[in-house]
Amino acid sequence: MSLVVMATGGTGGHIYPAVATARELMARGHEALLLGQRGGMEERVAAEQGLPFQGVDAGKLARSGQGRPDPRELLRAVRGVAEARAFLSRTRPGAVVGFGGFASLPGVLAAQSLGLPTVLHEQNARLGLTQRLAAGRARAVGTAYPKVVGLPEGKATMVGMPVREERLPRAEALARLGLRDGPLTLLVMGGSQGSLALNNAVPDVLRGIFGETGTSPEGPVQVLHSTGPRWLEEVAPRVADLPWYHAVGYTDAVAAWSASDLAITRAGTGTLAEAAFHGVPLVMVPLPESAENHQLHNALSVQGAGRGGWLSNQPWPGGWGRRC
Ligand SMILES: CC(=O)N[C@H]1[C@@H](OP(=O)(O)OP(=O)(O)OC[C@H]2O[C@@H](n3ccc(=O)[nH]c3=O)[C@H](O)[C@@H]2O)O[C@H](CO)[C@@H](O)[C@@H]1O
Repeated sequence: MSLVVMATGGTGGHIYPAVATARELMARGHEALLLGQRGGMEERVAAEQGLPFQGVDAGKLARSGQGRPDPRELLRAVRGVAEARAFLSRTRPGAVVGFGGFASLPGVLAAQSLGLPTVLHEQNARLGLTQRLAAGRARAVGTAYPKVVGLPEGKATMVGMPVREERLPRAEALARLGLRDGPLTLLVMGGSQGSLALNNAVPDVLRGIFGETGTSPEGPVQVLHSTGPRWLEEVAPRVADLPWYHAVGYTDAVAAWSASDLAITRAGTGTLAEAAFHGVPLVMVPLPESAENHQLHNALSVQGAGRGGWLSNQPWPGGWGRRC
């Protein structure tokens, strides 16, 4: 039994695969903890999921082509590496797994500077900046996609996307979300931060299609729209007169996927993998500002995979999709 540290943070796309991996390692008799930004989303998620957490400072490095890094952010990153080094020298884990994003950098760089084994997991079809900085000294890089742009040949192993492998019976999921059993259920989810574009467009479009009563030719419809915590106050009043339209700031994703028949989403890999695990068909709207347009690459990789999709934690045979 050894301790394995998951260096992660920033957004759900980097945090939830770390949670799923930590769970799997614990089930196999190892100790696991999440290491990320103190006060970041990862600290809240670790508490919710009952996982140990170590917080450090972390700073955002500017992406290439977007100007020089902010010196205050650089300083925070450097302080984060020093804090992570102190923690890792004390605990001497067997390995540190980096899930990408600026908050994973301190843990991974500190581990590499101490000579501890590091492994990376890249969730997107393009190698992220943090991963690029650490890939050279990592023992291995696991990828979610068969092909990852920016990764040297021979360095990567496709391992799939770790997802929380939990499903609820539909009736229980609907009850947990305060939704009715019966109507066709449509999920609108713009990723862990919400999506301004979906928030702006979708409520009016769906009002136009389903009217005041939420009726389609196939029968009644209901919508669960996760707006992102910042945007709920803006979206909620616009749908307050529609009894079939439920806007929330953040939702229990396991329940939401278990309850839904169709979803309108961005194209972060977490979202795509969870939809496949739950067999929910998607209308994908990739985030155009995603670093190097990686969400378009993600979406192109899965389009046409068919309802059912792939299973997590497994290489995806023949590219994408295992129909079920
Ligand atoms: C702005 C940004 O940096 N976005 C990136 C981030 O997106 P983001 O974190 O939004 O990406 P994902 O779609 O990969 O994951 C979202 C996660 O949040 C969860 N969730 C979301 C809403 C909700 O109400 N409840 C909930 O639990 C989902 O179930 C999922 O597990 O990581 C992705 C994967 O690296 C990248 O492709 C995105 O470009």
